[in-house]
Amino acid sequence: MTGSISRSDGWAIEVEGLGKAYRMYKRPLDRFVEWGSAGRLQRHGQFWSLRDVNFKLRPGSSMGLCGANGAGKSTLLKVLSGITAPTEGRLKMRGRVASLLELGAGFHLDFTGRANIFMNGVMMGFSRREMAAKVDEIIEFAELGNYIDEPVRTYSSGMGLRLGFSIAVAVDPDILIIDEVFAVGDMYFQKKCIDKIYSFKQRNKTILFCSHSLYDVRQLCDEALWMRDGRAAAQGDSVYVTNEYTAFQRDHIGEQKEVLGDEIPNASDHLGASVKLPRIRDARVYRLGTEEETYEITSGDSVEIRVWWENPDPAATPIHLGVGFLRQDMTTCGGMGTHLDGLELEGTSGCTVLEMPNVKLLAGQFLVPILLLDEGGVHKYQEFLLPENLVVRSVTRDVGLFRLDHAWRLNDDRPVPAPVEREAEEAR
Ligand SMILES: Nc1ncnc2c1ncn2[C@@H]1O[C@H](COP(=O)(O)OP(=O)(O)OP(=O)(O)O)[C@@H](O)[C@H]1O
Repeated sequence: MTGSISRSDGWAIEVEGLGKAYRMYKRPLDRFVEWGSAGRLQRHGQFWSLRDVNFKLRPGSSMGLCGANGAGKSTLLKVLSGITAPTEGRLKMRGRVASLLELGAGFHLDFTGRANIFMNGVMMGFSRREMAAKVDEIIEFAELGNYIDEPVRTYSSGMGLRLGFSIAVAVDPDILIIDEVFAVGDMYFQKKCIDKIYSFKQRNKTILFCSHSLYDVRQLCDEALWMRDGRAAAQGDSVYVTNEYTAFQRDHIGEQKEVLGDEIPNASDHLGASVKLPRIRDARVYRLGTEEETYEITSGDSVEIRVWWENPDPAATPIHLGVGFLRQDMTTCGGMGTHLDGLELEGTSGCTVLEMPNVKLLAGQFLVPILLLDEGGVHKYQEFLLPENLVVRSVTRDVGLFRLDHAWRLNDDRPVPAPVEREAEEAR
């Protein structure tokens, strides 16, 4: 989906005093009364989903939106994508906008995937000839095989998403607007989407990205905007903002259902209203066996990660803890879990310590998500971020992710092995 193109010096996006109000009717009848009176009888109230939002983004920068359910993130993205008009404020976008918000929403179900590619292209302002040049790339990325020539009606939702994503990114946008794209589709395609989005970042495109996963926000974005009740609660550097949001969540744990709704599933949705959910209260990194908290280490240092957790009803919700180390391109460098090590977390609260002597990661910055998992280690109750990313420095010039144990013997006196005889090989 393409958006408007307008000129604005040096900024890819400029947003000033942006607000969006929806009409609220107490009873369905009120809507008809108002409609029937051609607006003379006003029966609605106003609800501001978005109010007084201001920011500017340079071309090539990326901004993440975080915040609880209903905070106004999607509304902001919809306004920026041109899906809905703002009620007040000013908005300037510079360049071609691709919005990944309602992927596949405009598909014509009775036409094939291939036909929909062309129809979408026309809607986005491309000629048939321009789309013909892109169609192979789109089909290749979507990997739908023969389904590309079947009606979209026969697609699964994941297949529709693949096609929608492939079309949206094929227009080579300057600004990419993404809403929770990682939550949909299978793992394989999610990874492809992430790689694609990274390639946009590397090519200096501007990215606006909304996610409930704070480590995705930190990972992908230079800046972040924390939305709360339709307004900006904090904005700036993504590590700073996600820390502020995490700190707020910790402080308002009493309001867990409302505030942490995005990180801790609503009990009534998942487990029955009577069940009190487990949670991680805090997690920090220390030098092994000391009280020295640290997020900067050297390869080979020893650390321990302490995780404080609560589980009010362990019989109903047995839990496990997982710890991951992720490089900035989302490569998982290591992952450990109490379930993987055959351990059990007992009791209603505790501090579990993961000891890691001789951390062999090589230089880099690592995100360290702490996961609170169910008894099978499958369902994620909570994803908790450390107060800072872990920075590892190397003293050696080894390359790769890890310093692998190794030793060189410079002058071994073993003779060169005899060459393998081809006839003997073939005879076998
Ligand atoms: N079309 C609409 N009519 C009325 N209210 C709406 C409409 N769309 C959104 N809202 C309201 O605006 C508020 C913000 O919604 P929005 O979807 O932007 O939140 P969000 O931060 O994206 O939430 P989530 O994380 O759950 O997706 C919510 O209270 C929602 O009920």
